[in-house]
Amino acid sequence: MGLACKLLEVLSEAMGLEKEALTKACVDMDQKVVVNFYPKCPQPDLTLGLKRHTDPGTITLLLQDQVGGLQATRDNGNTWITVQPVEGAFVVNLGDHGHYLSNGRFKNADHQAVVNSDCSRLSIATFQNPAPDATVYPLKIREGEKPILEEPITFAEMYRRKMSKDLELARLKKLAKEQQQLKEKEAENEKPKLEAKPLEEILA
Ligand SMILES: O=C(O)CCC(=O)C(=O)O
Ligand SMILES: [Fe+2]
Repeated sequence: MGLACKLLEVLSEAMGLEKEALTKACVDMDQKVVVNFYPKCPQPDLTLGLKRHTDPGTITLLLQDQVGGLQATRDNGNTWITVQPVEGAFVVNLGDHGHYLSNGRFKNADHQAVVNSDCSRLSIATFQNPAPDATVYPLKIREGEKPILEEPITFAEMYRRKMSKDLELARLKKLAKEQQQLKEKEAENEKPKLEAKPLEEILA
């Protein structure tokens, strides 16, 4: 928590604000610790350890072991960059709340975790979250910029919108997959059947 607050001070100053600006905007900072265990997988290409997402909170500190599996993307999932483990180092990810408060200047990290067939993997994430009723809105909008949020909302509302968007995306993905499968089935049924010709006809 101490390290996260220190980092938020540095980010506040980088935005030209007073040191405490980001922590103050959290009203009452909450910390959640999650331990992720990824068992080794015989067919790692068929699955993910953790699907693509951004963390909802302000800032995340992640400690990973030496196995590696965390990946980030800068091009909407077209290519993935593996975050190589560095012994004793934390990975610092900005979350959605940090993204909005900085008006998108500090990007929320778009990431996922892959598994591998040789070793299991462990990571420990600490999420720094604002209070549910903390206001989510850019703390500073620079000249020429537009606010990336239409109106101030609470963190609870921001989280609710994120979850319903995720559910809608999952529903559309499932629908697209079902339609694709249906098309493939129809194409399979329309294939002309090869009829066996009598031998005399072939030889004639
Ligand atoms: O295990 C990892 O490297 C990523 C964990 C993560 O993204 C999360 O817990 O939100
Ligand atoms: Fe994450």
